[in-house]
Amino acid sequence: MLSRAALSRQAGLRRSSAIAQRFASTKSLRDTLKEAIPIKQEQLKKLKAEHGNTVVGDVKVDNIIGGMRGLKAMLWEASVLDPIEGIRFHGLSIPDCQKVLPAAPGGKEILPESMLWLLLTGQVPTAEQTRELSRELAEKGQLPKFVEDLVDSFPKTLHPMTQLGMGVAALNHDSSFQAAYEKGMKKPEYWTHTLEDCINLIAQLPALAARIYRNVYNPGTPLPGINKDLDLVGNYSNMLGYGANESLTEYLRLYIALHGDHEGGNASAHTAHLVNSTLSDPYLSYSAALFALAGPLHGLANQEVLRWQIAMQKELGTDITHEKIKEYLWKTLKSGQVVPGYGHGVLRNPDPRFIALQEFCDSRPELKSSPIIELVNKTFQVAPDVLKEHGKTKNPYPNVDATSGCVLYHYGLTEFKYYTVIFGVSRALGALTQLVWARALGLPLERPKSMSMDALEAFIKKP
Ligand SMILES: CC(=O)SCCNC(=O)CCNC(=O)[C@H](O)C(C)(C)COP(=O)(O)OP(=O)(O)OC[C@H]1O[C@@H](n2cnc3c(N)ncnc32)[C@H](O)[C@@H]1OP(=O)(O)O
Ligand SMILES: O=C([O-])CC(=O)C(=O)O
Repeated sequence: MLSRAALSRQAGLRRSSAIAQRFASTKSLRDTLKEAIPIKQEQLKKLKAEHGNTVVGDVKVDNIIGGMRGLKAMLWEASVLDPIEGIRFHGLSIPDCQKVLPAAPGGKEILPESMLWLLLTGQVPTAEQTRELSRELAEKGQLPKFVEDLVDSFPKTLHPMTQLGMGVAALNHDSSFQAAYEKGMKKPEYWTHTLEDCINLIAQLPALAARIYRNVYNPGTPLPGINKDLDLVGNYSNMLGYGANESLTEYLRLYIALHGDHEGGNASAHTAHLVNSTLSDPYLSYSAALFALAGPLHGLANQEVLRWQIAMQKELGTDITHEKIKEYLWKTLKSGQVVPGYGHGVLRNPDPRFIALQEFCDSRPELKSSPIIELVNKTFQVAPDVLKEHGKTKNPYPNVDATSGCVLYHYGLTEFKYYTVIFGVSRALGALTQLVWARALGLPLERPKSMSMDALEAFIKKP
């Protein structure tokens, strides 16, 4: 019998060769998808025909009243979340992706375009294919004038996430899906129009998000145009005014690639999926998703983490010991608040995205010695034990939000209320990918059955 180590080595080798086989050819994104779709359609047909009645799990009353936690009830192609290991994108872990997905010329971090290609097709793109996608996105990145005017008319005091959601909804003015539907488009064509809308939206998000930043925090300053030779984040960073900061630009690439997808059940991705299942177009679907992301138990937690850590720093002064952090954590918990950035609906270990972002900090001397990053690290050393002792949360470990904002803060992007907008630029990669797959696979309107408490009790009493 093979030892555990040998079995794990074998599994590792099998995985590396599977990764190698998944290197895409020289085909375009659309041709790669055209090849992948019939294979998946066949897989779905077979699953339905051969296993349509196979039981996957029980539905307990706890599931119904507990936010459907633990219910396996959605089809989601691009990623799967393991409670211990964390996320895998088409089977690739974060370290796998960091090894195989192309980076920017001269950079090291994953280019979000290469993550998008992987999520959409299940294949690892070449550097050349990634560059082509970057160029396409840059060419399509300009906002229509009326959306610029709309965003410019918002009061500066309107939360940046509200502005983003409204801007994205307004972009549906030019939806290819909606226009084709009005002309009587047939079901097999749904995915192609969905894809065009999704690519256009991903392309336009940086200009929209940067405009919101400029209007709210630097009104009256000029906004640079889109440079066709830059990648998506290169342009975003440039438009935000941080283009000269290569470290921050690289961090944004990693951040946006890693936040792209987290399987289907998270509130933002699930919202996009639900809304799009009504054949609402991708812009409206993603706009709805952004308003789910804007909640403090979900994406907005990254804003809340910084606010909480800064308040802690202010209260505890310069000599911040583990003991003082412990007291501050108890004070937060006793006041009935959650510790932002800790806990998770599925994960039961430190989030590997948190680890990857911490490793980024460890790789740069200026970040290693940054007071805010030191504070996040020290909090990580104390918080899990405090949360275990508190005894409520099923997962006392940090999620990605526990650290994602601190690098932005260190490099001078200190406006916390903007942070979830960056998350919103990222989550489009995965949420929109699934819309393409849902339409290519002909998935139906999502409509679970709900029950009242009276109906549940009557069901329980039934002999
Ligand atoms: C990108 C992301 O969306 S990652 C998540 C970002 N959100 C946060 O960081 C906010 C803080 N964390 C939380 O509120 C939660 O852990 C969530 C929302 C992420 C997950 O919620 P759940 O799956 O319901 O967590 P769980 O089953 O562990 O909750 C059990 C109890 O522990 C509490 N709990 C969970 N996490 C925390 C926390 N970080 N601090 C204090 N209490 C917590 C819950 O509020 C709940 O209390 P209740 O029984 O009084 O209602
Ligand atoms: O998976 C979840 O429920 C929340 C999360 O971490 C994400 O959406 O990135």
